[in-house]
Amino acid sequence: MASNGYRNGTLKGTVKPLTAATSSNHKSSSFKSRSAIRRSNSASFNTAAGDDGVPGRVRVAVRLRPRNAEELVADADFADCVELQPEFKRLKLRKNNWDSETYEFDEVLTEFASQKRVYEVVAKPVVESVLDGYNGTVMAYGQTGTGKTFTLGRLGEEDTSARGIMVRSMEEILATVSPETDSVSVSYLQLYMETIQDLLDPANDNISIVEDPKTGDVSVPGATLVDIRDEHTFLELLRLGEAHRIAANTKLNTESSRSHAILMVHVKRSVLGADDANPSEMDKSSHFVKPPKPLVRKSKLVLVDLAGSERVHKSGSEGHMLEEAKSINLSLSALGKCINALAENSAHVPVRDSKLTRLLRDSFGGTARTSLIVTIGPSPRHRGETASTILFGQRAMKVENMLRIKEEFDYKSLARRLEIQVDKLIAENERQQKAFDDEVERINLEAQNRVSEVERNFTDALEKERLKCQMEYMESVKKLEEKMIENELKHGCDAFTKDKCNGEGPSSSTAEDISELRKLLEEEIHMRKEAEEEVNKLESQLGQCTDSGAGGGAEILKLQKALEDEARQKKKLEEEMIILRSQMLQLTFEADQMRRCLGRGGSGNAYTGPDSPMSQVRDSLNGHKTPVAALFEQVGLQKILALLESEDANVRIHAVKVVANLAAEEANQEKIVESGGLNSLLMLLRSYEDETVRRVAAGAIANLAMNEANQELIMLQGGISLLSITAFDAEDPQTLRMVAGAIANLCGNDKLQAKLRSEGGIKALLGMVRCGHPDVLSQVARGIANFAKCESRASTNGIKSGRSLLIDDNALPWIVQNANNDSAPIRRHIELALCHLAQHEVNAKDLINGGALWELVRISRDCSREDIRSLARRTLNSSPVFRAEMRRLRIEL
Ligand SMILES: Nc1ncnc2c1ncn2[C@@H]1O[C@H](COP(=O)(O)OP(=O)(O)OP(=O)(O)O)[C@@H](O)[C@H]1O
Repeated sequence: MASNGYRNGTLKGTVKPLTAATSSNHKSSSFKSRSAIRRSNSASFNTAAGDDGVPGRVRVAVRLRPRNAEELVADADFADCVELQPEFKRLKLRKNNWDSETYEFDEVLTEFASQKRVYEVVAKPVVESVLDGYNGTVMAYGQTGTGKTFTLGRLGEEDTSARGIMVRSMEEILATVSPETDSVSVSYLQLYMETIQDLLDPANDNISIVEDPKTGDVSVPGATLVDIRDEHTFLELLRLGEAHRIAANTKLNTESSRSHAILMVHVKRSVLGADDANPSEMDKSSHFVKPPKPLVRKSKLVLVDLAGSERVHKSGSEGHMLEEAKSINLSLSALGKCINALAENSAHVPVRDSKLTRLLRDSFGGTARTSLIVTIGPSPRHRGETASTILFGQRAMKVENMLRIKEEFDYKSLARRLEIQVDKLIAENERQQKAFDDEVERINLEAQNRVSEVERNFTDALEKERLKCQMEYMESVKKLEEKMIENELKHGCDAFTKDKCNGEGPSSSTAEDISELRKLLEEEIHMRKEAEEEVNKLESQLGQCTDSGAGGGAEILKLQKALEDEARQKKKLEEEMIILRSQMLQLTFEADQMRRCLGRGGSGNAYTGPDSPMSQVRDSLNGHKTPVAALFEQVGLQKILALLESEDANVRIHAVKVVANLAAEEANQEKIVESGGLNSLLMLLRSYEDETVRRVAAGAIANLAMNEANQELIMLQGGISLLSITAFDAEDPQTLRMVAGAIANLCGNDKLQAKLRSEGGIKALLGMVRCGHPDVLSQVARGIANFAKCESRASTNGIKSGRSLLIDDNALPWIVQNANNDSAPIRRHIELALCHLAQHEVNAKDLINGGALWELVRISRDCSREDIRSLARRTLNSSPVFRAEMRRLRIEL
């Protein structure tokens, strides 16, 4: 019932016509537009913005209630006052038995129409409209008891098929809306005696109607508004409202049908508007993704269960009932008047005549889709009321609304979306920042690594360069030294050869040389002193000249030159002195060698002995240090050892001899090993270049091997392997003697037994007997005796078990064979070895099988040394195996 004022009003939100999509919903509607019904007349009641609305006539359905129990009896003989032709959507109202009037409706629902069908043809199109954003009204009008509440308000608790329009509408709304973005809320009111009362809060019984002057929107802000999220809550509310309605009526002493019940369902749905058609360049280039325009559609479904209409006409009530009747009459007649006015396209629609018409102004002639169901009874007794109802419906059918969708900009939703987008952008920004930081860190690290690498390379290059320079420097120093020693040797050899050629004894020749050299040296020292005095004199002269300033620059220069010449000469003299000293020492050394060779008396040491000529030399030098010791001191051990690796073979030979001499003295042995001399000697042995070198080197190693501390070092540096190789390779008996002597010394070390044997020491020792030279055999026998002694000690101490390694390495045959050797030293060593072997029962059987028992018996009887004799006897007597065998052989000691 849009008044002119309302029709000219401006809607708050965007007003949209019914879209194709939304209108498609209505195609399913059984309400069909009828050409007979005028539309143009309603146009003047629509808003000024009516051009963009969609015409929507009020749809009217008529529903016939079946006869009730009373009517079945009372009207049993009478026909119904109406005859329905649902297929033609027609209703015939009988005037009498012969005459009737025919009315067309949008839908004609017989007494057999189900609640479901009624909902679908009457309410469903309106509900769908509401869900699309339009306002909608479903109103039931009719005489009391004709089924308005049955049609609208049945809860269908026991039988769901009985559910009325209210419950079914809510079911559909809840099934369609999205709980995340949409909302549904209801208020439930009753209009009684022109008073609006809240059925959800009956104390709130004077609710006012508020009309927005701009949009014409009608609202009841004072009513309780309850959010509905499920059907159960809604049913509870309906029950509560119904209870309150009854209570209210009871309280007011009225009947339920005498009030209008109004259920308002508010639906708010979020929709996304289309993006801007032409985004700006900034928008295009920006990372900011413009969110779709958020819109909200607010719509309202109004379900109205009117009070019974017949009371108005038949009321003859008095007092309160009269007042009540008047009120109902007033409101219903106001509604009727408005509908008439709208139907007749009247200039004035009396909307303000009652609260009912004010509440329903949007439903008739407004923007809502409205569906009216008029309920009628079949009884001919109420034909008048039925006719009146039918005429009300007929007039309502002429009312045309202009449907408008109401969209508002959804600021809340926009804010929410923007917040989400901002969060996303912040997260993205943080991710990018982290990636950037990581990249920077990676590049930094890479750069640091590169810098470190460059620094390392640079340091390495520097170090290499430094080492190279050092090497070159040392190389040149070494070359100079070698050259010097070479010169010395040459000088010495010449002198020595000369002596030999003259047929004079080496001692006298050397002594002469020595005295001659000493003379030369004294002369040189004298000359050097003179030169030094001269230099000092010149220096003081120069100082005087400089101090006095006399003589001028030329004199100074002259003096400086003279000074330089003197310095040069001095240096030259010093060099000559060194050379001479070396020559003298060398000659002394050679002489020493000669004497020892001549005077050697079979000592185990190659270069020393009890009658060592060292003492003679020492004597000849009148209390001076030995020449070797002097050489050691004057030249330095390092320099001498360095000569072992000289490129010049002669130098090497000479150097190895010197080192061998040095190694003969116990005091030097440790120093030689510490300074790497052992290693150099082993290198020489390994290089297999010259028999003399090997012999002398082996001799030096043999000397070093006398020292227990050195023995382990020799083993550690692979000495036994090298000695073994030499033992197999060498032919020279003297070389073999040295090698055998070295191994024999190592055999005497308790700690090295296993290693020596595993590295082939015993086999190498036994291999050397091929030579047959008594010196070599003696060293072999010594080695075997040493080894047997250590083994015996280890067995006694429980460190070793099992038979002798000598037996394992097949030494027994040679031992037995040489046990009675003609050479006393050999015999003595072997006798001792046999006694040591026999001391351990584990060797007894092997000794018996190898024929050693006979030798042991012989030793016990014939050995020249008493201690060995008694040792052999003791051993044989203490061994059960030997005793048994002797008994068997009938040998008696
Ligand atoms: N279509 C129908 N089929 C079967 N029974 C019906 C139908 N319509 C109404 N009735 C029954 O008729 C009786 C009256 O119905 P109802 O109360 O809905 O009428 P009403 O129009 O609301 O009356 P009032 O105006 O007094 O409230 C109820 O018992 C109801 O069950």
